Amino acid sequence: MASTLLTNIGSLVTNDPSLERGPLGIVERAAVLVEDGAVAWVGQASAAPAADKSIDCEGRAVIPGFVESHSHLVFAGDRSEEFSARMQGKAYEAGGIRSTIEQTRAASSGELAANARKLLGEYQRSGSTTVEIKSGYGQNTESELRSVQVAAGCTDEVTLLAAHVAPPEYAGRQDDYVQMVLDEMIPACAPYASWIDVFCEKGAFSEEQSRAVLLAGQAAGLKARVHGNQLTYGAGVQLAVELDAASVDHAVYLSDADVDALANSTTVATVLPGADFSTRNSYPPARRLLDAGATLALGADCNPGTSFTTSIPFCIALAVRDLAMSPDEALWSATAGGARALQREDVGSLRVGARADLVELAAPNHLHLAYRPGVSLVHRVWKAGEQVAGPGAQPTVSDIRQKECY
Ligand SMILES: N=CN[C@@H](CCC(=O)O)C(=O)O
Ligand SMILES: [Zn+2]
Repeated sequence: MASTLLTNIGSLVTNDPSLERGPLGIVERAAVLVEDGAVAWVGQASAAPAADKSIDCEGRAVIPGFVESHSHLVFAGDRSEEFSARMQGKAYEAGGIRSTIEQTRAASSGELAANARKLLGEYQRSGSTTVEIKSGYGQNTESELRSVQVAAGCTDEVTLLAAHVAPPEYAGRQDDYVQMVLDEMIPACAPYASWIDVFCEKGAFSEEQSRAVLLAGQAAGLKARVHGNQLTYGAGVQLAVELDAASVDHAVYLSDADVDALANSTTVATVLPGADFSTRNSYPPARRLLDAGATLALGADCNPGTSFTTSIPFCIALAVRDLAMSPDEALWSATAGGARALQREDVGSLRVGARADLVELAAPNHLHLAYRPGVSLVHRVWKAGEQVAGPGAQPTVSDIRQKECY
């Protein structure tokens, strides 16, 4: 494969602390050499090696592609009415998930795949080059199996969200539902997934039920991640740390013991402020977590109920404005932090050897992501060295489908 030099980069974020300034490893007046889909060289443009092809970034900033470690793209239907009611004072409840379960079960696999790919295209055009996708709106073996199969057609990071909320046919029989997950759902779905997840929350699953699901998933070879402490104080964080989960996601209602546990573990706290924004929830105590030494990831949590956005730049703006994260912390969490939450070494940074996932911003530096909220600053996107969005990119299948849909 020919080598390509991205040059005349005004400000390059590498997330390689061995390069110049701070944890973001910022190099000014930089260039990046891409070979065989990977970063082959990084440094000052004036010292760049020769390449077969050169791309002029005209002084714009370049950052690593965002690593979204939490999304729910396999679903059908729309909950805009529920959102509207919430904005007029109605509280968010986990039970709202059931309306999406009904519509997801009724949809064809083709419809689910088309919707997931359309949303994945949105993610990519706004700079996300790695996206984890969860099942969780089937909640029976047949429909969860379809969901993980659809997700596996879209990404390498598939999560079986086996216990999201007990479906209507198990009303009042949650333990029976969990037993079915253990006996049938996990064995059937595990071959298509890498991760097991559970919603450990009032109105969803208890600590004991959540532990049973996570342990069964781990026994089937899946790694654990947890939805926890989103709506109330509870056991999610401690359970995630106890089982050495890769991340606990939402992490809004945290005791001091929860913060300590996260700070002293390898479990990443994944903050999802788009969900808190769209449910009028409190925001997670990101400052407390960072000051205690916890590792944070920042995601958009695209789903039809709590956070129907695929925009990581929007979530960076929220994290900076409302979670008291610095612009550097927010960007690190949305790139290197997401990679930690997915236990990936090859994405989230632009070190030599990393996958060449790059985002060129229509801005002189990364601070503009928070400084210019709501403005689309993603100019061009490369994934594994191929340009996938922006002027000059070939239209993707999802671009074409989107034109057909709207
Ligand atoms: N919290 C649980 N799951 C989703 C929302 C599910 C829904 O309301 O559809 C979340 O991450 O916010
Ligand atoms: Zn979620």
